[in-house]
Amino acid sequence: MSARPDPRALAPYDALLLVSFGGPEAPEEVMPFLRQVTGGRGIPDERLAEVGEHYFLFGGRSPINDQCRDLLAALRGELAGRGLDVPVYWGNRNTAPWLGDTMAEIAADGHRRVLAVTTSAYPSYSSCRQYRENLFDAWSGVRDAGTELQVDRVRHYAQHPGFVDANLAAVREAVARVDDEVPHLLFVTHSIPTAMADSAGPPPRSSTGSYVDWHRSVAREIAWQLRQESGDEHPFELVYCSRSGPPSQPWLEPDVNDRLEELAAEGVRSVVLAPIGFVSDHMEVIFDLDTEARETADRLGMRMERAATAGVHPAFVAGLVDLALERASVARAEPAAPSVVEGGSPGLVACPADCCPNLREPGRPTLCGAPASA
Ligand SMILES: CC1=C(CCC(=O)O)c2cc3nc(cc4[nH]c(cc5[nH]c(cc1n2)c(C)c5CCC(=O)O)c(CCC(=O)O)c4C)C(CCC(=O)O)=C3C
Ligand SMILES: [Fe+2]
Repeated sequence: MSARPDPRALAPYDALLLVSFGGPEAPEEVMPFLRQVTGGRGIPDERLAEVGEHYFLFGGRSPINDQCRDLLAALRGELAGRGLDVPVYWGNRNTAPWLGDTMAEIAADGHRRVLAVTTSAYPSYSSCRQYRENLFDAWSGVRDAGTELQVDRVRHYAQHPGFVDANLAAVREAVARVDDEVPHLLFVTHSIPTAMADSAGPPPRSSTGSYVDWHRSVAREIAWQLRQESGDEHPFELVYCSRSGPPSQPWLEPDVNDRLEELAAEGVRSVVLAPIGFVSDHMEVIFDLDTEARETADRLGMRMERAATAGVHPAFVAGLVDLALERASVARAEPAAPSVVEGGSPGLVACPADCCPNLREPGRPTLCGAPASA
């Protein structure tokens, strides 16, 4: 790190754009949000009503937008601390501030090259391409109004040391709260349909696809580093939460609650839940884990600690700025060695056409793709 920061180290980018999922902030926003998220995707009404109840339990307010506000403030602080003078904007896919409005604001403020960072760290249709489709829609709205922006995106960062270190610190703290034994580690992520998992990431794909592979890598790395530090060998595995869709459609398993039942039957008495699939405390974390899985663990008489999400952990925030600097080097065609955990995958700065396909609407245009190759 140089002593005198170069304020233009993020060139050619003149704006950063935090892209997130969005969530309701009041009871009357819950159902419109759910309809927006599931528009035309055949999620049964009972499931929508059920998920609505999760939000109403928390006064109709999802934590996700507040988490984004905190992350924005932390990113601005980190950038300023490094002497990097670049504005940071924020747009959501499913609620205000809408991505299309933010894109228009960026253009109106005179910016032309934008670097997007999503609050989603892994490859898959839901966690990657769908954001790129929404970026395209937002971008094309601005283009139709007369401004051509160029938008790039920071690569998937789950295997970046910043994200891994933040999660490692959280697991370490949760393990320390279980003072009497070596707890079983359950790394948790959002379940997705197996068809989506199988086609996640760029071809050629492993039999499990990039979504599962990446989560396993992160879980393995955290468990390994923990063992290096403490000598304790925690049993660990990947489990899933927040399944939706019709029961006939296979989704990734096991569900965290089902696995807790099995572990209790095997005599496991304490578990740490590490939500590595979520960048911050989303509804999936505060309901599916802190409420539902907590009830399951209590009923089974198991000790359960939930590790914190990356949130605004300094390692994570610094890592996102490092990733932006790295992407800027790539954009300037300068050599940039991608920072990644040992033996890990750095992921792609631009996804090929057949990466994380949209199985429902294959032709839908995206932004931040790689030019078609021979
Ligand atoms: C992989 C993945 C992530 C992680 C990557 C990322 O972060 O983007 C994620 C994040 C999120 N998912 C969220 C909320 C919802 N997801 C739903 C539905 C679905 N998610 C899916 C996948 C994912 N989702 C899928 C395959 C569906 C089925 C329908 C479809 O194919 O679209 C539904 C509909 C109801 C239901 O079916 O549960 C809701 C309300 C929120 C907001 C939480 C908050 O408010 O705090 C966040 C951050
Ligand atoms: Fe979701």
